[in-house]
Amino acid sequence: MSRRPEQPKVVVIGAGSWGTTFGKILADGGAQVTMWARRAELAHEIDEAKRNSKYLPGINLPRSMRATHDLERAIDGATQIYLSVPSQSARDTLRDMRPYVGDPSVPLVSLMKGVEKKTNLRMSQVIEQELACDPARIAVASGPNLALEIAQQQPTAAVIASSSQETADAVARRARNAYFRSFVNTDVIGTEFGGVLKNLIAVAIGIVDGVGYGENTKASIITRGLVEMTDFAVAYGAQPGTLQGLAGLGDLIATCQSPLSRNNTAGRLLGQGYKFQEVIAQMNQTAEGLASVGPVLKLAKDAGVEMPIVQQVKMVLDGRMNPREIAPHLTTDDDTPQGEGTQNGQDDRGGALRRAIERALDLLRDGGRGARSDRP
Ligand SMILES: NC(=O)C1=CN([C@@H]2O[C@H](COP(=O)(O)OP(=O)(O)OC[C@H]3O[C@@H](n4cnc5c(N)ncnc54)[C@H](OP(=O)(O)O)[C@@H]3O)[C@@H](O)[C@H]2O)C=CC1
Ligand SMILES: O=C(CO)COP(=O)(O)O
Repeated sequence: MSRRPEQPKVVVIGAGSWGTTFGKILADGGAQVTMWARRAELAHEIDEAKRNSKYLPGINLPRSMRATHDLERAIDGATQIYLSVPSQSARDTLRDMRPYVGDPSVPLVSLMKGVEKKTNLRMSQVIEQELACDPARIAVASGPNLALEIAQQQPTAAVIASSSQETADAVARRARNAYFRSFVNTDVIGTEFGGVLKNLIAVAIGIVDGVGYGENTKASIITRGLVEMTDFAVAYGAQPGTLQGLAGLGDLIATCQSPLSRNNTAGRLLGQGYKFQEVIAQMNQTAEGLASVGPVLKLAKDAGVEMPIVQQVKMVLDGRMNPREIAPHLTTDDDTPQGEGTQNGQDDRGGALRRAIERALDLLRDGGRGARSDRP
């Protein structure tokens, strides 16, 4: 009898709802998957019972899936490394991984959708910094990917972005199966910011739901939210089209519509009148938007981008605004009628594009100091 050829080993660092689901995607696509969990008992449950009862109740994991809480063993021999821990703990995890990720041919893939609070950096930038690796080795995955639905094998698409087409293609070929299809692009900034920013709009939609407003308010906030997302991301170098794709509009729809979304859930609690600390206490999974809102507003201010919806989310989180006042605009806005389009040159104002050009010229005049590029 002929033996099946050895399958390539891949590792997923982080065994929460998304890490475990992504491990299942990869295993169902034919890879030999090892999960790394920080708690030995979770690693043991996945390895032995093929279950992750805290994060994916009711889901049977593939029999081939292995798990360990020994980082060196997990990474040893892996041909691709996926990272799925909360963004605020990514740097520490990467530091622990550093001794084991030397092989430059192994792609490093971020599955995370947050910005680091203390540096305002995107996750691919944190990876590049901590592992001192070639950015061409880094990819990010994003899209409308609510973990539980995918773990139930409901058909879904995602996008894999890397500055290297070759890396994006290699990851997309691996991260696919009958129910999960990966598209590719080379716009890392747009893909990553899409995932970060839609979380903030989903918190706003949760607030609207919690307050009890209806579909007009939600549709207005989603639509204007997409404009804010596009203006922000383009000001930082994204392609506008990326924000119309899976990592932008696609994920915005999924996250704003679904009660499975933790960001949406956190917003709903805020809308119902719970204070920030009470919301944190009630969440037993990661809602990245709560940590990203500060860095995003700081970056928006630096780039001269207006984000009235994100600003209101921050005011509600800080207890400075009654959730009932949430709207697609700031009530303190002046009355000058505003064009509906994005500011990135697709309408007559060209605001963000103009500001980006002005900033680039300023930086050139400044000898490049403080230049904001894709690299940290
Ligand atoms: N869930 C989803 O639907 C999706 C999530 N994402 C993104 O994936 C990333 C991970 O989220 P998700 O899996 O959902 O989160 P979960 O809250 O479900 O799981 C978090 C995981 O990270 C571990 N963890 C928590 N704190 C630390 C730490 N300080 N150091 C190391 N590990 C830690 C947890 O371990 P322990 O159990 O021991 O606490 C757990 O395994 C986020 O950036 C999220 O935005 C992206 C797409 C979809
Ligand atoms: O990113 C997600 C879906 O694409 C998951 O959203 P939440 O983190 O809000 O659950």
